[in-house]
Amino acid sequence: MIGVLNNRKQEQQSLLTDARTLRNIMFNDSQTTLNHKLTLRIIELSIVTMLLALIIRPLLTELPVSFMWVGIADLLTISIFYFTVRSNLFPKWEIALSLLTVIIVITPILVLSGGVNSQLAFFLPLYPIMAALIGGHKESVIVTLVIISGTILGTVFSEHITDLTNEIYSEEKTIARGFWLTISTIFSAFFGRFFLQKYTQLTKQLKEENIQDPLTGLLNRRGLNLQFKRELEKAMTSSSSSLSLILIDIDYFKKINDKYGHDIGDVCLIEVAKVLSSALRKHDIIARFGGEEFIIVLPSTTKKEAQLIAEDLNYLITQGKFSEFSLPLTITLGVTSSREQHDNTLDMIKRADKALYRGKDNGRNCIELSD
Ligand SMILES: Nc1nc2c(ncn2[C@@H]2O[C@H](COP(=O)(O)OP(=O)(O)OP(=O)(O)O)[C@@H](O)[C@H]2O)c(=O)[nH]1
Repeated sequence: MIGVLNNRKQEQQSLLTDARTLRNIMFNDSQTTLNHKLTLRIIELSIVTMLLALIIRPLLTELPVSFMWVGIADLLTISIFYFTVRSNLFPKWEIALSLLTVIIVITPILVLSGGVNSQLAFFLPLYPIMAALIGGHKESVIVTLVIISGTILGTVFSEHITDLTNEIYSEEKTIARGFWLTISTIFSAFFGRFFLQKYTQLTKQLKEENIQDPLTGLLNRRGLNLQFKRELEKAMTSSSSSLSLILIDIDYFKKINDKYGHDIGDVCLIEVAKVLSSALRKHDIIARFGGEEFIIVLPSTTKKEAQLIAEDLNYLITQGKFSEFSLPLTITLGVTSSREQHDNTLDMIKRADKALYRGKDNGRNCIELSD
């Protein structure tokens, strides 16, 4: 028995904390979704800019009609990119596709309309921000360097660049524009980095506050519901996989609070949470279910295996000494497993709860299995 416990402890220490890993996966998922949404907004903004600059403007000014055709072709290209990103068709290729799109879309227009003097050039500083959102900091730096190099070349060789917009060429004006374009691209790169950092921190914090129990750091009921539902769906779709659930309630916890105070009660809860978490496998999910109740979801685990795990947990708690008063504690555990078809999280919790209360009626400090 002790050997089994030691093995399990070693296994746990070498792996990341179960709930934290799962929380991170969930966080990363939603972070990617947010980045994706912001990227789409930036592309939409670019589409509107292009529409105004390339399609509406030639109608109002004396620009050659060829401009409008280039505009329509560009709009088509950028729209294809937009729908590729929107439908998440090639998530790994988005940064490369975005570069390709920018080259296809921007270069002909810049070459035809005076390079850095082109009104469209002022849309370039948006790109380091978009690169940060699609790819990350490294990609943003690469894109920034590409734009700055292009801007410097465009400024130096401006005299040789065609300008069909009939603007009178001025070297001074070109240098000023090239300079401001470079500066605003650098600012935009810094802003992209700062923005991405801040908003990553903030969304992470919000997510954690939303799904984390502040006292024990375990998942709260909301976090549990999300993870439990996902795991049960997985178990239901794979006929060979069974999922088990253990509901745990600390015995006579009110007495601890009454005798030693609420603060010591809190310390006991934190320590019990630690002991329980430390005894689980990487893919198990533990949450604080309520006051002095904890819940553990055990994917790919039969009822028999769950019973053994429950015995280990019970043993660990009865061996422990909690808080500065070295208080002994006991727990009662209700165990259930998923039914082969049509089970749901609520029914499973109800069955575990029923088993748990049978355990309480039978004198506590025991494990009860559901029918
Ligand atoms: N310190 C502390 N106590 C809590 C917290 N949440 C719930 N409790 C206490 O947990 C106790 C639960 O008491 P009961 O439901 O009577 O259960 P019990 O005393 O453990 O008795 P049994 O469950 O029947 O063995 C109450 O005293 C609650 O105030 C918390 O966050 N911190």
